[in-house]
Amino acid sequence: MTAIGGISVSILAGLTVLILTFLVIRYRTLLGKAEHALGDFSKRQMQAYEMAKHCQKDLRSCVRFMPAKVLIAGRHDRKFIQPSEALINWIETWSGKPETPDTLTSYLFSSDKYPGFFPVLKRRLKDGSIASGVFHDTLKVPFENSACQTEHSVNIRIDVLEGVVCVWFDSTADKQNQQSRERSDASVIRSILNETDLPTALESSSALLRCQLGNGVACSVSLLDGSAKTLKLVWSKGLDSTIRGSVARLPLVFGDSPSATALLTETSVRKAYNSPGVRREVRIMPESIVSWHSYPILSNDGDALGTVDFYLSDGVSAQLSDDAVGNFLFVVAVLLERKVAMSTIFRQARLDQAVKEVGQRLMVATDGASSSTLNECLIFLTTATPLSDGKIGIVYDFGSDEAETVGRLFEHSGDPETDQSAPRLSAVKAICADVIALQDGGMALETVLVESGSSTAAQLISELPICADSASATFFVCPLLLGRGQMGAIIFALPGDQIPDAAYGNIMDMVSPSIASYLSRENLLRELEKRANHDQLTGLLNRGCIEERLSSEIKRSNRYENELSVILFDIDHFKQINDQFGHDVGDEVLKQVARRAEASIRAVDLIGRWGGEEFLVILVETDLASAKHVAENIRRLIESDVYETNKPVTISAGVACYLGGDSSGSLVKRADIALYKAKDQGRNQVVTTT
Ligand SMILES: Nc1nc2c(ncn2[C@@H]2O[C@H](COP(=O)(O)OP(=O)(O)OP(=O)(O)O)[C@@H](O)[C@H]2O)c(=O)[nH]1
Repeated sequence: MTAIGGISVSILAGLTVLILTFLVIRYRTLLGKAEHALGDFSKRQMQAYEMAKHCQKDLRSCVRFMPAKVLIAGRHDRKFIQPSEALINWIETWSGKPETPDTLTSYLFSSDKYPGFFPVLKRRLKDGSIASGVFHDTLKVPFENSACQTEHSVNIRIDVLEGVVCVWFDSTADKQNQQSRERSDASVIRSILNETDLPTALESSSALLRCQLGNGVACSVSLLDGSAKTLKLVWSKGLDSTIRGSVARLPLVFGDSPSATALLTETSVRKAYNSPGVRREVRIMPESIVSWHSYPILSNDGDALGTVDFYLSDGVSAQLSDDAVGNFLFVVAVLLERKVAMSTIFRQARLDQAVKEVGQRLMVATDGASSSTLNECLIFLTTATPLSDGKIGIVYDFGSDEAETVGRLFEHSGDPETDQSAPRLSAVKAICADVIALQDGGMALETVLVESGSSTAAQLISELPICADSASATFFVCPLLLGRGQMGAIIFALPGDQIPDAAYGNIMDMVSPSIASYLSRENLLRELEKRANHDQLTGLLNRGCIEERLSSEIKRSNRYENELSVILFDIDHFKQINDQFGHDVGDEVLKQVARRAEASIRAVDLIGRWGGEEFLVILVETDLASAKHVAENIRRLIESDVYETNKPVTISAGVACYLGGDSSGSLVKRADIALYKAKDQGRNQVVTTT
C-alpha cells in the first residue's frame, strides 16, 4: 500500500510539473504576440500620424477661402477634374449664372483623406447612394499660415452628370455658421497679429475678406509716405502688374476724402493701362472694374496711415461684407501701427547708439582727431535729421567775443578786414538770450524754432550769409550750454517755409551736450597751449618758444637758401621807468611796446619776449637792409606812441642776418653785440651787423 501510495504521489508531482511547464510556454507565446501586436499598432499609429500631417498640408494648399462655390470630383475614382467647356456650360444652365474656369473653385476631394471634411458627401460617394438633391453637410477649413480651423455648416446641392459630381454650396450663412465664423475670425486675427512680416501678415489677413481675391476681386494696401506725400503700395492681391505699377506711387490726395484717392488711383491706373505696349494678361482688367472702394486706414489716434482699395470686376457675385472689410481694416491698421512703432523704436535705438558712439569718440579724441570728431558730430546731425539739405553751423566762444564757426553754415574768414563774424555773433547771441530766457521762465525748451517770416528770422537772414539767396528761412537754434554758461549755438537753417519736425529738436538736444563738451575741451587745450608757448604779460611767444622757432627757421633757410634776419631790441632806461612810476606802469609800458612791435611786422614774421625788457623779432626771407628798415619802423612807432608816463619811450636795436653755418645762438649773439653798440652809441637807434 505504501509502495502504491509512493508511486501515485510521484505521478501526481510529474503531472503538475508538466502542466506548469505548458502554462509558462503558453504565457510566453501570448506575451510575445501581444508585444508584436503592440509594436505593430504603434508603427501603424506613426504611419497614420505622418499621413495626417501630409493630408493636412495637402488640404491647406487646396482649400483656401470660404465659401467655395463649386466642387468637382469624379464620381467613381473621386479624382479632381479640370472643368471642361461642356461642364462649364452645364453648370451655367444649372446655376443660372455665367461661369468661367476662373470663377469656379475646384477642390481635390478624396474620401480616404481629410477626416471631418464633408462626411455626409463622402459616405454617399463611397456607397454609391449619391443622387441629385439638397442635403446638409459640414466643412472643416484650415487657414493657411495658421493653426486655426473653422467648421462651416453648408447646404449642398448635388447633380450628377455623366460620372461627375458637382456641388453647389449655399453661401447664405445661418446663425450658427455666422457665430463660428466670428470665433474663427478672432482666432485668425490673434494669430496674424503675432506675424512680424507685413506682407505675410497681410496675405493671411486677406482670408478675413471671405472672398477669393483674383477671381474678379482685387485688393491693395497703400501706405502714406509722410515726407514724400505719396501713397506707396505695400501689398496687393489679384492685381495685374500693370495696375500694380501705376498704383505703386501715387501723389497724395488723401485726407478727409478717401474717395478722392480712389478716383485718382482709378484715373492713373486706367491711363497707365491704356498706354501702348502694355501686355494685357490680367485677372482684373481696368476696363472690367465696375466698382472701386477705397477705405482709409486709421490709427488709434485717428491719424491716416494709408488706404485699402478693393477693385471689383464686372460679373463678380462676391459681396464684400462690412464686417469682413471692417475686420481686415482693423488688422491692417494694427499691423501698420505696430510697424511704425517698431521703426520708431529701431530708429531711436540707432540714434542712441550713434549718440553714444559720438560721445565716446569725443571723450578719447586726441589732438589730431579733434577736427574729424567734430565733423562726425556734424555729419551725424545732418544725416540723423532730414535737414541735410539745409545747412548747419556752430558759433561758439561767446565769452571771448570771438565768433568761431564750424560747419557749412558760415565761411569763417581769417582776414580781419572782411571778417563779418561780429554782427553774426551778436545776432546769434540775441537769439540764444531768448532761449535762455525761455528756460529760466520754467520751460524745458532748449531748442527754438525761429519761424520763417518772424523778425528774428529776418535778422538772422540779414546777418548770416547762409540765406543770402533766400528771401525767407526757418531756423533751428540750439544753444550750446555748459553748466549754465552759453558756449555758443548750433544753427540749422531750412530755406523757405519748411517746418521741421519737433523730433529733430530732440536730436539736437541729444547731441548738443557732446558738442558743447567737445568745444570746451578744445578751448581748454587752446588755453593750455597758449600758456605753454606764450609770455603771460605781453602775450608774445616766450623765450623757449621763440628760440625753437628760430632754430626751425634757420634749418629752413639752410635748406632753401632763404635770407633770414633777426632784430634784438631793448627798452632804453627801463629801470628808471620802474623806479619812477612803479612796476605796474612798467608792465603797461612793456605790453604797449609789445603790441606796437607786433603790429609793425608781417603775419609770417615772429616776435617773442627774449628777457625782461628785451624782445627778439625773426624776419623770414628778409635781408639785412630790409631788416634794418623794419627795425627803424619799430623804433619810430614806439618812440612816437603816448604812454602812461607822459614821457617818450625809446628802444635800441641790434640787427643781424643769417650767415651759413650760423646756429640760433651765434645769430642772436651777433644781434646782441649790435644792440650793445647801439646802447653804447647813445641809445634810441638801430645798429646792424652782418
Ligand atoms: N615792470 C617790469 N620790470 C621788469 C620786468 N622784467 C624786468 N624788469 C626790469 O627791467 C629793468 C632792466 O634794467 P637794466 O637791465 O638796468 O636796463 P635799463 O634800465 O633798461 O637800461 P638800458 O637797457 O641800459 O637802457 C630791471 O630793473 C628789471 O627789474 C617786468 O616784467 N616788468
